[in-house]
Amino acid sequence: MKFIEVNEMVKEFRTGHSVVRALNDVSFSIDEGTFNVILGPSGSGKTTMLNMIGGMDTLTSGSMNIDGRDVSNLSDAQLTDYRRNYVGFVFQFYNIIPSLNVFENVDLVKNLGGSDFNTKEIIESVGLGDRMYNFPQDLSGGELQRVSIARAICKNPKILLCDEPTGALDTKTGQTVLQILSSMATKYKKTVIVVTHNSKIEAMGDQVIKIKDGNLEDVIQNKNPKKTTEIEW
Ligand SMILES: Nc1ncnc2c1ncn2[C@@H]1O[C@H](COP(=O)(O)OP(=O)(O)OP(=O)(O)O)[C@@H](O)[C@H]1O
Repeated sequence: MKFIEVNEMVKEFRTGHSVVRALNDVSFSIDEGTFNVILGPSGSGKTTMLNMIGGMDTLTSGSMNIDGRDVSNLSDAQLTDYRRNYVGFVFQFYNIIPSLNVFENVDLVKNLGGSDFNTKEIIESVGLGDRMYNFPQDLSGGELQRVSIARAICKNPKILLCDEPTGALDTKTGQTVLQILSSMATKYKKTVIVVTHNSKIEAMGDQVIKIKDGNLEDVIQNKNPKKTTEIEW
């Protein structure tokens, strides 16, 4: 059994009399501890898919198994538990608390999640050892995104979901952030899923899931995923 199994996932949004089918019979699976890229143009259904895997929204039909458990029909309370125990989120905008320094921002989430990770070690692992006690206002966009990765990892989730994590960053800073995200799969055995419309990132994925107009277009396995430094940006 695969770590994540999505079977014939359908998601429809109803607004008034109209129905938008954002995902149409999508099926794929994901191995634990791998770096996955969900690739597709704007409006193709990437965020909808990420929200489903992250337990932030529910399927219209189909099923989803995660770590051997059917999570497609959970109650609100069970979904909250699932999100708390399984999922870390990294968004395009960082949602860092401005009145807390880097250490405090990460440590707060670590304590809420009750993990026994070492906060300092995690901050060092994203390359911010020398910014530990700086406040968000003193940090660049790339550094803030690294704080948000440290914060997501600190609660020790099994799955790290990243929605356009480099969308607000310049190319070089984006590369650093992507390399750190990919190291989270190799170093901490997290299952990392990055949603993007940037096809350059495709080469980095152990697996690439391509969607278009809500349909699964292709699933590609990369035997030799590239490092950011090996990709021409
Ligand atoms: N809450 C909602 N109500 C109605 N329609 C929605 C809702 N959320 C998403 N959609 C529609 O579902 C489709 C897929 O949206 P989604 O945000 O998943 O795409 P995306 O690939 O992430 O796009 P982008 O890259 O622009 O963020 C779009 O047509 C969108 O308008």
